[in-house]
Amino acid sequence: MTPEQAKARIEELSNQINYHNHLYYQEDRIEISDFEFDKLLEELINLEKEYPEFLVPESPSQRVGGTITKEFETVIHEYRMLSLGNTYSEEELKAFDDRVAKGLGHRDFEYFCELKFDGVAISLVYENGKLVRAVTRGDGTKGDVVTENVKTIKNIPLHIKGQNVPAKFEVRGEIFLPRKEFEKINTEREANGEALLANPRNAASGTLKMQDSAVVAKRRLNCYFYQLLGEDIGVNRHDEAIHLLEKWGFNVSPTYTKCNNIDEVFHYISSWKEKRFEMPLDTDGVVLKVNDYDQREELGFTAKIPRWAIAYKYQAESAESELLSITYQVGRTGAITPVANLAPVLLAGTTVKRASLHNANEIERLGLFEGDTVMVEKGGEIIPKITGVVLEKRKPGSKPVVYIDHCPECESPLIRKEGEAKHFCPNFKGCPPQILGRIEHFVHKRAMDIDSLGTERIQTLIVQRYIGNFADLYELENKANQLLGLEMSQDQYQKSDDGYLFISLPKAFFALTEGLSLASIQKFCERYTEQPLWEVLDNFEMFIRTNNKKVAQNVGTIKKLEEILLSSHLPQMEDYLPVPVVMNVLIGNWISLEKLVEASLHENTVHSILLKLNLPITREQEDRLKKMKANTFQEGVISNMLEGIRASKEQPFEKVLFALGIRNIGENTAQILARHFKKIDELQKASTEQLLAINGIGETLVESIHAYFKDPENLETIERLKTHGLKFEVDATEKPLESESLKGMKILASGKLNHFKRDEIIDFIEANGGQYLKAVSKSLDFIIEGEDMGPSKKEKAEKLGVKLISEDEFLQMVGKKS
Ligand SMILES: NC(=O)c1ccc[n+]([C@@H]2O[C@H](COP(=O)([O-])OP(=O)(O)OC[C@H]3O[C@@H](n4cnc5c(N)ncnc54)[C@H](O)[C@@H]3O)[C@@H](O)[C@H]2O)c1
Ligand SMILES: [Zn+2]
Repeated sequence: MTPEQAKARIEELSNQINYHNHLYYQEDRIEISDFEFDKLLEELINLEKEYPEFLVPESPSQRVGGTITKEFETVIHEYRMLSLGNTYSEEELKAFDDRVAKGLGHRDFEYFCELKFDGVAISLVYENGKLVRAVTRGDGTKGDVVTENVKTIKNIPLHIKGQNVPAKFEVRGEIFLPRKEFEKINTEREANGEALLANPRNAASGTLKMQDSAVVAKRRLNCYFYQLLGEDIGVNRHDEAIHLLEKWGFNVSPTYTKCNNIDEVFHYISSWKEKRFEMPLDTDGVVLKVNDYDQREELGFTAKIPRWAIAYKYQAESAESELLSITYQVGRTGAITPVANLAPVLLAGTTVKRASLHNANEIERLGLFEGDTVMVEKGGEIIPKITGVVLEKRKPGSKPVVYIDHCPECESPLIRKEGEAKHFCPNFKGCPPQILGRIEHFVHKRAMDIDSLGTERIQTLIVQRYIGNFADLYELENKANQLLGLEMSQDQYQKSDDGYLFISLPKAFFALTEGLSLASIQKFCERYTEQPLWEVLDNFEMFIRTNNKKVAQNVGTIKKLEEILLSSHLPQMEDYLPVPVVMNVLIGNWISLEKLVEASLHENTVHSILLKLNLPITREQEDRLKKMKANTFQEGVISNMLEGIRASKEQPFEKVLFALGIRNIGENTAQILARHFKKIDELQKASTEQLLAINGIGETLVESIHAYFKDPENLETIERLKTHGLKFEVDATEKPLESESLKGMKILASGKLNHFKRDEIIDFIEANGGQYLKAVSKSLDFIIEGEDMGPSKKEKAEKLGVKLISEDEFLQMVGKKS
């Protein structure tokens, strides 16, 4: 490489790294894996070493990757927040160990090893035992003040009690979103039609930067602490500091250990390689730190990293597997997600059978052919992904994967909007998973709160055509008698291509006999799967005889079954029997086989055939037919369900508005709109200008609101819901405004107030028509300046030209003081 080439490559690498840093830290997105990113950085560092004349101070190799954001107050860190050197190789770890030994001139040192938690770094400053400030890493020198958001994290101590707590100290740790919470949020986002969060780290980072602490509180962030800093903390070693943190009530992950040499470190690394997947959060490696503080001082820092610590990162594990097929899942918003079904392989501690393929572009990018051998990798993501195709192993004559063009659930032609990666099923109203999604959203705890309606029950009601829209729920009451005995699953049934209804052998045999358990019959049938039916029937007679229970009666019934089967001329299906034949054996004296066959062509369960025919059968016959059915809706379940549906009519307007599932209207927006317009009719009439004038309402939302009310079917649903007594107006009993003296004003209070506690001032401002903002910004009308308002906030307010008024002036303004 010539110096010119090196210079050009350094520039190119710097640009790329800056771009990915920006995505990662500012936008909480990634386009390449951490491994790929670290490779770019490593290449840059090596080139700069070789050509030091091209090393510039702005190089990303010299700087911590993050920056500060505009929306928050910023402060300068007392101790800089640095990055860590990292490596993926054992040789480099040994080289690090040698450098430490060389730097110290001896090998008399120990390492403290911790897992590397994949979250967001945070610094907490305590004064006189009180948490006074929480700051992000930012650019390493200065960071964003996110105290209010951090205070919502339950296990962060706000006060430290005990003896010998230093007057001032700083604690650092990693804020993370537990994997379970992450999955929960994404499930909800999917149901609401919102974009999914990429991984828990990005989600945690995005959450921390939210303006509304109330939303942050709902996200259940958590934090692990790993560093204590300060002038007089009275410890000389990291392990002592960690024990102090534990004693003071900080959440320290109990995964650390002390190592006497690098071999022990390797042992620690390998012992966590698989075990780490059992942790509640993502981890991506191990951090080893020289334990002794004096030794740390001797070793010092480079521009960006300490010389006394390093991170060893686990490389995402990968394995080969075979692509068996692709399943196309239809999401609750109609989005299609292709999922690869793989031959099972062991990867990162679990057996992997499926991998996400995201969308059609991804399949194209990979160039997938049917039956390909693929590389599967499990990194920070929850679902493994396919990283490439092993071309040498491609089967001769295999064909490229062709993306589907029809919805696998409802057969509608799929659409793909300009600029969107995903295909969608546009059959919003008739596609079963989309109906299910909307009804699940409607009954959700935070919407209509009908918890007696779980997914399985809703699904049953949809499939058996009792509901197709949430307004139908309120008409179930009239159909209560049909619901009794409704079958919850249809797994035991099969339809032949020409529409005949079949039932599985065990269920049929169970209903046809007496004194034999379903479990023993199932065992028998397992032995005879895929045998010719006549052979199975012969053997079943033997089975009855060996069991010696009601032999004459049971054998008689099976003989009768054989007779009717022979004369019926119905098609056959392996391991199944025609439902009308079995029913005919059980209740033949009431109805002809022809009528039963006819009814079964249009129905999907025994329950619905019985409803349709309305036969005068005896109690005993009913009991025998029940043995054919799957689990059924019982009296208790039905009354419970109907009670929940009835009670939901009391939900306030804002919940109803949220439950309607208007695109982009989340819980908070529904609340804002309900409080603003008071009635659905007013919301419906609202013009674009009126809507945009409301804080928090943007153009996308206006579009969805207008589109929603333009659809006559939606209007009809609302009308039906109104007839059933749901609330489409704010209750008169709901708290009315105390006054309108602050109408339209945006206000912030800072520092300590005398007349209000923190939350009281917010309620007070809102009760008088104003709006409380959580951060200093240009859009504020004024700031109420309390005692000890932070100097940096004040400075920012002055810079932006926001007026400051005293608490007394404020009280006068609202007429509470003359
Ligand atoms: N994929 C991308 O596009 C992309 C872009 C930028 C950065 N990244 C990745 O993000 C990382 C960013 O590097 P970085 O400078 O933030 O360094 P880093 O995240 O690799 O290491 C430093 C950080 O580790 C954290 N940490 C976790 N557990 C710790 C423990 N037990 N002790 C001490 N610190 C602990 C701290 O927050 C600290 O700030 C890189 O590893 C890179 O792979 C990826
Ligand atoms: Zn569909």
